[in-house]
Amino acid sequence: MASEFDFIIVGGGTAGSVLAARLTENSDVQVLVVEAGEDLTADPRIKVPTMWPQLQATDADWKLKTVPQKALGNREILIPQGRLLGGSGALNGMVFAPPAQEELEAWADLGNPGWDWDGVSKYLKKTYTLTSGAKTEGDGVLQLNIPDEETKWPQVWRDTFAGLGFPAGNEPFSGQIHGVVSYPDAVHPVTKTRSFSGNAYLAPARSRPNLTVWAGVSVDRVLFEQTPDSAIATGVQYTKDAKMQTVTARKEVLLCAGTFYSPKILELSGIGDAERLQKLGIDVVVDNPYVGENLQNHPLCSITFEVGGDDDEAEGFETIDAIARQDPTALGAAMEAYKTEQRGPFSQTNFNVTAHIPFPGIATDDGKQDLDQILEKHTGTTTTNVPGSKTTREYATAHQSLIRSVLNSPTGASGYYTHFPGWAYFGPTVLHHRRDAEVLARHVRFLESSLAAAPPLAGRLKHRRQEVAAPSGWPRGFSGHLDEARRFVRETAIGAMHVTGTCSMMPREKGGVVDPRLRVYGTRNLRVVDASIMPFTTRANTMATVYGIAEKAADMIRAGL
Ligand SMILES: Cc1cc2nc3c(=O)[nH]c(=O)nc-3n(C[C@H](O)[C@H](O)[C@H](O)COP(=O)(O)OP(=O)(O)OC[C@H]3O[C@@H](n4cnc5c(N)ncnc54)[C@H](O)[C@@H]3O)c2cc1C
Repeated sequence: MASEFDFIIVGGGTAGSVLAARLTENSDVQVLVVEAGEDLTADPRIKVPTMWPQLQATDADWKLKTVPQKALGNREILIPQGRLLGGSGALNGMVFAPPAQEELEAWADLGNPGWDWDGVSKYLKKTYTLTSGAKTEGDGVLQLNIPDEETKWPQVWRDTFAGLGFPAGNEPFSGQIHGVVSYPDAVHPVTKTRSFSGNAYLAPARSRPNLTVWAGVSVDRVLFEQTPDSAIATGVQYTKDAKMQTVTARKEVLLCAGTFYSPKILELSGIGDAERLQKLGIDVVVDNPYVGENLQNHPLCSITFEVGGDDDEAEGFETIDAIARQDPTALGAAMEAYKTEQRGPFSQTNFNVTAHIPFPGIATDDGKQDLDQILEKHTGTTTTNVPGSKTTREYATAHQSLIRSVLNSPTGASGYYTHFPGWAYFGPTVLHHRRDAEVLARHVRFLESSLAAAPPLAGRLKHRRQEVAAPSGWPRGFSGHLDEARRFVRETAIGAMHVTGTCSMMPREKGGVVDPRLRVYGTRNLRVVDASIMPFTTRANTMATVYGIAEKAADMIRAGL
């Protein structure tokens, strides 16, 4: 094994694989990728879109579980994270949701020049080739596909939102993310297999003599040489076959270990809150109390309805719940359609048609007043257990439709998981700000009382189904009662897997860990390049933005060579 490289990339996940491919385009640099998990790129559980949940809770998942969450009635929440080449992008839901323009403008306004819409969206564009019907756009290596609409549900969805006065046709890459948006799947348009940085970026680069990939090797910490004005990263310490070893970086160490592990590696390397590190017996290299802070994760609630309508109108209103509960006949038919025609529920995410709506009622005086009161009162303080995965007999006979509410602008949590005695505490807080819980409660009430009651959707739904994840006998329905909606949120909300923010890019005095060139404050040649650098999370799924971040970072690093 060589013991010296120009760049060491820690984590061969979504961002790390992009960096590895881009940096090795220059044959003069030697790059090492160190990935804790294995290479499962050919595994059907990665390739077949609908099989994505099956890698969770296996060795390809870090299997994180929170401590009991106070705001969620002391429930513990599972947070899957990819532990394999390709990272979370190899086991995620594949919905490719670009950020909104105003989010990136807010990043730039925070003190991050170059990270506005113009400065990031051009890098996002470099990533993909988008196919929609007969139309193709872009020439990036990642293959995106807007799936054919094989049921009438997407049209019913659009018509219902249009009837409620929301825009129903925004382009996903326009930066204008309001109302109904149909996002692409990160699925190859022809083979209908997952396209992710592991097979689109990393695999083709692996034949290059200047790229070395170590899979199944875990990095423990970054090694430094101290100078009077900054720390210089000289390499990393890693564990292989239970033996500690080191490898040298001639130019830079690039941390791409994701939102939970990049800050953890920083802290184990001596970069973090000095007092806390000293208590843990870690020599302090840079005192920065913000490492590991500002965790953001979209909280999520699901409401389930039995699908109704006369039998002679059922065509086009099929659901995928039989597949979710592993019904052998449904699985067989879906697999046959997938194998022979690359069609059917196995060929797509089944999650790509969404709607982004503002605070319910914000256009009315009452709604504005309600929001003002929430903000006034709470600002300043400011398992995926999907029905079907734990099915009941009652579920097994019903077709159902799931409407999901995801709070898109959660408040950053302070004091989460890397700060623990003995490295055993994992406590990312879901909905720990009352403001978030209050807003989400209004959204789920809106879903039940307004959206599900509006035509044409209302005509396709029969009645609420029991939420399997809920302990106390839902559904009663909220009947417009906010207290019931609050209780529903407390009993059923989980975290979506969109974790960001723990090595935030912003001025140090505002809580930053990395500067706009993604260099860790106090160091000369250590960068973080992954979802953890987002100072505010994006309003939808995070993967697309991670690709943009990685492409932009690769350009900045290459410019410095
Ligand atoms: C189950 C799930 C579903 C999701 N669904 C979607 C979706 O549909 N759409 C969407 O946009 N986003 C989705 N996301 C979020 C999206 O996948 C992530 O935001 C994105 O992949 C994060 O990329 P990253 O590079 O920051 O981290 P990752 O891709 O997770 O990469 C981090 C890598 O670092 C490795 N690593 C960690 N510690 C070490 C160490 N000490 N030594 C060596 N290697 C290490 C990890 O094993 C991992 O491979 C989902 C996430 C999950 C987990």
